[in-house]
Amino acid sequence: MKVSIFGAGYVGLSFAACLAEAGHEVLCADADLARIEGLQRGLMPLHEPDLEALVAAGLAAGTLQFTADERTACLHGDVLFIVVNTPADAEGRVDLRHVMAVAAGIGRHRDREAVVVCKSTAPVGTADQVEAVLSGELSQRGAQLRIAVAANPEFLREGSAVRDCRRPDRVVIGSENPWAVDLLTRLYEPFIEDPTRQLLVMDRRSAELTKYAANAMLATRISFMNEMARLAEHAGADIEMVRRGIGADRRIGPDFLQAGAGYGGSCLAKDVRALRYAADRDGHALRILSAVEATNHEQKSRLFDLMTHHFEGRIAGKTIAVWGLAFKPDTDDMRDAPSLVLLERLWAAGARVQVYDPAAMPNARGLIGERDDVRWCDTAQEALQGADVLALVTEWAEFRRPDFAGIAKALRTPAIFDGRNVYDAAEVESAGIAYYGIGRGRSSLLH
Ligand SMILES: NC(=O)c1ccc[n+]([C@@H]2O[C@H](COP(=O)([O-])OP(=O)(O)OC[C@H]3O[C@@H](n4cnc5c(N)ncnc54)[C@H](O)[C@@H]3O)[C@@H](O)[C@H]2O)c1
Ligand SMILES: O=c1ccn([C@@H]2O[C@H](COP(=O)(O)OP(=O)(O)O[C@H]3O[C@H](CO)[C@@H](O)[C@H](O)[C@H]3O)[C@@H](O)[C@H]2O)c(=O)[nH]1
Repeated sequence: MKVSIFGAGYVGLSFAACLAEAGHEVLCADADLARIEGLQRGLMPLHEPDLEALVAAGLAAGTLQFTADERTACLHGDVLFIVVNTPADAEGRVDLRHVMAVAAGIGRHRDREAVVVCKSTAPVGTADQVEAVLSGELSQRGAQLRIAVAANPEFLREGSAVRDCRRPDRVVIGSENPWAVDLLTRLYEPFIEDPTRQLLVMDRRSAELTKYAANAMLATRISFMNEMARLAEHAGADIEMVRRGIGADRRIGPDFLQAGAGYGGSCLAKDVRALRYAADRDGHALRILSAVEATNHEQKSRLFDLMTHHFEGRIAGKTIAVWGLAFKPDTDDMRDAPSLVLLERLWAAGARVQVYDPAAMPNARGLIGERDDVRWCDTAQEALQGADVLALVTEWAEFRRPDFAGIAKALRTPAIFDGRNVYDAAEVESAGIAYYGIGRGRSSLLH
């Protein structure tokens, strides 16, 4: 099938490469010319496991091509996917300018029938708006084309985007148009093992709301566990035991129950905010989501609060080694990363930081800029040298089994602040290092 994809970001690029691998003829467009020129030469604009090889294979096979030319992209595909960014402002208003710009472009350039699919995360009613913009452009130039607009939200996670694309838990097709449903069903066929379980066809509005409801549920689970972690700390219980205890119940399930330094990334916070805003505006206050947000806001300061306690308030002049800056492992994405809150709070308190991340250093450096109170380190080991204590913010595989004896030697006053509960407190302490986790009673603030 011929497919056009607008947006070569974390989602668009991963999706394009996977469709090309499955044998579709994919043209991926982006408004960022430098990004497209790089991609045409095989240069990756982002870090995503397995993606570079997949893009290279698609380019070599000729099944994956890139363009910055809107018209060419509008004419290429039988199906056209809108996968551009949909940021939300501080209150939760979603900016649909990029989505509508693509819709208008298709309306201006398209010369034959098409299925247009909104894959960007966008509020309920966006597919209706896309349809209105498209029809407006078509009627302005007197064109009469059969165009169907579908909503097809994406559920992949950064860090496992390729895996998630190849084997999605489910594909949600929001359309009541049999032509669009049939075309999308065929397009996704290579990724679907069990259509009755994985393929969900529904109306557009339900599909749009499904995306927000999914992210809101995931965020709620995390904030719930972070609240439980606080309780565990005061009660002398260990949240890791509680997590296993409840996760074993099939009705609850083991995933997304990890207490930690708070959720970050480009989606959870943005989508919770957008859903809460839309519901408030319609007079259906989603009180639970306000609590989810407030808890996450506080959680991002949790490591700093533990350090304040450890240093009895005297953080000024201390040097903190920070392992992990990206919002989660296996990505270079710094959007809404909890590390940023920790760094800001440490700097405001007069501390210095020595930071290391396996992939996010360039993005973090670009975001933060050069300053006297940060040292950008080339290795995890270098970040430790001469630091007072260590904070683990992102649980990259390379941080999971460190040499604790080496850490004890490198740190001036050995202590680990484990923002992702990856270490065994007893093992850390037996190396002569003080241990602070999230919600782990043994090392609680009160004990
Ligand atoms: N990142 C994720 O894990 C994820 C997962 C599921 C859904 N989503 C949703 O998917 C959408 C894309 O997210 P992302 O993380 O890939 O964003 P991104 O910022 O990484 O990429 C978006 C790309 O779209 C391009 N773009 C903007 N306007 C354009 C236009 N008019 N024509 C062509 N290209 C244009 C930008 O230059 C950018 O390269 C968002 O709505 C997001 O909420 C993201
Ligand atoms: O038990 C958990 C799981 C995750 N996190 C944190 O939550 C954030 C988000 O993680 P994750 O959801 O794995 O990454 P994303 O790539 O942001 O993916 C989410 O957002 C995407 C964009 O909408 C959706 O497509 C995905 O389904 C949804 O998981 C990260 O900071 C994680 O550290 C926790 O604190 N505890």
